[in-house]
Amino acid sequence: MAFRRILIVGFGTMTGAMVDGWLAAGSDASRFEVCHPSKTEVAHGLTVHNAWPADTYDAVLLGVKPQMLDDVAAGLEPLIGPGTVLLSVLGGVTIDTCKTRFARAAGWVRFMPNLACSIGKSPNALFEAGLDAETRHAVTQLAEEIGTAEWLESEDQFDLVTALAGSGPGFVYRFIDALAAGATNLGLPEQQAQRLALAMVEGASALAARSEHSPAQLAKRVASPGGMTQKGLDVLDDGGALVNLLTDCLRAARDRGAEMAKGPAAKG
Ligand SMILES: NC(=O)C1=CN([C@@H]2O[C@H](COP(=O)(O)OP(=O)(O)OC[C@H]3O[C@@H](n4cnc5c(N)ncnc54)[C@H](OP(=O)(O)O)[C@@H]3O)[C@@H](O)[C@H]2O)C=CC1
Ligand SMILES: O=C(O)[C@@H]1CCC=N1
Repeated sequence: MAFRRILIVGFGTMTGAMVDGWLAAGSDASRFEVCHPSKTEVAHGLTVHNAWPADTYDAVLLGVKPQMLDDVAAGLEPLIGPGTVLLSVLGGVTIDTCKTRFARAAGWVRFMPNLACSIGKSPNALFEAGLDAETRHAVTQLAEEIGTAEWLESEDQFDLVTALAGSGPGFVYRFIDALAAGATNLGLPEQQAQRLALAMVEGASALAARSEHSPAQLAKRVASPGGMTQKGLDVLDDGGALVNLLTDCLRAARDRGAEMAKGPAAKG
């Protein structure tokens, strides 16, 4: 079993990046169709429907903002029968919410990518209900076309995993920006600081990804005893400063997911 025909409802930043990745991995653009109330043209020349198509798809990829779910659910439901799997990238929308809105689906998948799927580098968190083994394998393959597949066997940690791997690029981009801002504060020209910060993070993470050493060990290898790096690390480590900051950051993002899951009243 493979997902040959996928209808995308909510073709925005996230699902657009997924399609970029699938096409770069060799998919034909005809694999994907888009439903949008008013757009007539979208990236890659995908077919766009301005009304709900009277057709059947192997999967529907739902990519609207979570707050928009109920705007599309009633119209979309008739398309999601027992031959169609629902793939939802919506942060803070539980599998039960998906099941309630699309009760007849062949199965329900929370599929949490990040924007690096456009270059085949997204760690994709997955949680499913109702899939048979063959369909689950097809979802794994779909995820692996744009990165890695990381199945969760319980939904309990899905918001935390979303915070880490889905929101994570946002935190890393802020970190890169902050490194550059710090260097600018200390006197480096802004453009040069930004160039150096970005190139440094690109090289450091590529090296960490292929190194036999853990990131903690690599930090030690950079820090010559009594040298400059250790002085900087001491600032980050003082009282667990960086770990505490990132724990707070992940907690805030994770808890927003739980809040959003409670329903429209919490969706600010
Ligand atoms: N951005 C990210 O890095 C990540 C996002 N996500 C999830 O992806 C989802 C979308 O986020 P993102 O891509 O950033 O947001 P976008 O606003 O870029 O995408 C949402 C898309 O939905 C379209 N849309 C709105 N109403 C309808 C409708 N009635 N029918 C069809 N399409 C409609 C919008 O079109 P229009 O512009 O015309 O309103 C827009 O293109 C969210 O649920 C988020 O949780 C998950 C992981 C990472
Ligand atoms: O910010 C959000 O809610 C979504 C989920 C993960 C990344 N973006």
